[in-house]
Amino acid sequence: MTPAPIAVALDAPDLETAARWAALVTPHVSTVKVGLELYLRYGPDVIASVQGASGVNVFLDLKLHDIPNTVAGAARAVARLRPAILTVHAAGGTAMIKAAVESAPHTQIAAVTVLTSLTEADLERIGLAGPADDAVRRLASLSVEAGATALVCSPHEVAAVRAEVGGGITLITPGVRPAGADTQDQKRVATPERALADGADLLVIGRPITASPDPGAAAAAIAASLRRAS
Ligand SMILES: O=C(O)c1cc(=O)[nH]c(=O)n1[C@@H]1O[C@H](COP(=O)(O)O)[C@@H](O)[C@H]1O
Repeated sequence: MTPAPIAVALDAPDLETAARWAALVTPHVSTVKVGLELYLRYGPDVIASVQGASGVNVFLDLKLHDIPNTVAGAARAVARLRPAILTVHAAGGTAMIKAAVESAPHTQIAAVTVLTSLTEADLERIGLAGPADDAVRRLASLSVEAGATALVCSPHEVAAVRAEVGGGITLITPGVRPAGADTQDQKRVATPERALADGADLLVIGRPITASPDPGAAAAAIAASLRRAS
């Protein structure tokens, strides 16, 4: 069976746990995501540990955000690990995104538009007043112009972003929760089925899978519900 278009966020406190989660979910999902917690604790070795023998895609979520020269150096430093995807913050601007794209030619650069943990009230406080959609669409189009071939947005904006950038750009949505699940610190959320129907190519799902007593079964259940819905 083809693995579901899900990136499981391996936000674990230690490498053993992350590697165990990865081994349990990889029969069911296309991708595992390594984020700041794991990478800052263990560094580059973490990639091989979570990949194991499965060859699953590794999404390195470092959300780089700095001046172009610094981001170019950081992207070069991790490009040798050949992650399938590397994140940068779209708010770093076009020159910064372009620097990442040029420095990691074998990795897909995904620009994070507006974090899924932010509400419109939060956005107003940081100077992005107005509907989240507007900021997300603006950041999406400048990122694509700068050469990003993937974008991260919430499921709420994915249809608008698809209309803005067209096909050919990979749309990645965190902020995904099965119906009735605890939303925790996520604010702009939708179900996996809704996110996919609205145009997402890859769903980032962490705690609904990893906090389950059986992460393998939780991943399999979400994968099956996506297959039923499609
Ligand atoms: O870039 C991301 O992956 C990301 C962007 C965003 O806007 N919101 C967001 O939650 N994420 C990541 O997606 C994952 C979501 O995890 P859960 O909330 O546990 O499903 C975390 O690893 C976040 O770092």
